[in-house]
Amino acid sequence: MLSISNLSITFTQYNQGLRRKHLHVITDLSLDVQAGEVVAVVGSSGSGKSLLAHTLLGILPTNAEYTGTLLFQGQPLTQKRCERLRGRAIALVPQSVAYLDPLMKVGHQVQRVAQLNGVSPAAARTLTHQTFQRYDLATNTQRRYPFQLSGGMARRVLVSTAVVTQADLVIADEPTPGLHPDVVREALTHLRELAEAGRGVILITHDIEAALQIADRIAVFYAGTTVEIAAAQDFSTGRLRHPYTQALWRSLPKNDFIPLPGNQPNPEQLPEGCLFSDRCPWVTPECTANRPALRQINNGWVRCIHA
Ligand SMILES: Nc1ncnc2c1ncn2[C@@H]1O[C@H](COP(=O)(O)OP(=O)(O)OP(=O)(O)O)[C@@H](O)[C@H]1O
Ligand code: NI
Repeated sequence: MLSISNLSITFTQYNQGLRRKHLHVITDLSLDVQAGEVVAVVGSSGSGKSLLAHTLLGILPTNAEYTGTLLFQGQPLTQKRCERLRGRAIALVPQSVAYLDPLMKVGHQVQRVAQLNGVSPAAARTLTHQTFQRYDLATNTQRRYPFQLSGGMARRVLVSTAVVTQADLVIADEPTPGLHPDVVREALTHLRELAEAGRGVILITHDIEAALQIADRIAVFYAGTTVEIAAAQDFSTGRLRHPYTQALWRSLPKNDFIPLPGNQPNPEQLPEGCLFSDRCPWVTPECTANRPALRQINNGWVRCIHA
């Protein structure tokens, strides 16, 4: 359904004195998403997760330039097409009620999204009603304003907006931090159900353990690239391919809880070779000379020559 190959994004910034600098925020990122699957995108802060979502929604800032191939349903995903599909075939589950209109009753907002997707006003009312029922939102919730919702209700309203779009691809950015564990589980369950209903789902999160609960595959981002794409079970069975993924996994509290020293490279000055080379326990001279390609190993993908 979605196929991203070798996506690179550069931001151009002007400093004082009009000195231009280029930030390489995404480098050779590749990822596929099939209908009916949840692909989790994990990686630390600044690894490019949200930028990927913004690219697919066509909302990158104007100082961003990108290269690479983006295909959605087999057709190139141009800026024009992104705008046409946004909120329709490609929908975002926003991370907070801040995305809702504070002055409009939530039932009306969900109906409007349905209508934007070509549903008639009467059918949009019925669909909204059914969707609210489906997510255990009492009928009178429709008449509430966003500020009158509890955190859990707000999440269910946000999921409802994505559900009424009938979108083929649903993107959820960071739906979990700071939420009560029950609410997290509920939010994840809703995403899983969207996939069971045949949609493609991208779940963007810091939380690998949350991702593993519902994802079919996990794409690990580092410094704006995909270092590994693994099946969820590769984590528990110890079949991870990339040293960064292995380090991430070991750093979890339930495992060794050993953090990986160092930081991601500065997007202004990326290393010539492998983007992980300066932190890698396996580094050899070859790694610092050339960027490794994404290779397929055991039904997964890895960007490391030593894997
Ligand atoms: N408008 C912008 N101009 C310049 N750099 C930007 C811009 N937006 C994002 N970046 C940079 O792009 C990189 C990736 O950012 P992004 O928001 O995608 O990270 P993320 O993985 O979503 O992080 P987080 O987990 O904190 O949400 C970061 O280095 C960030 O500073
Ligand atoms: Ni983000």
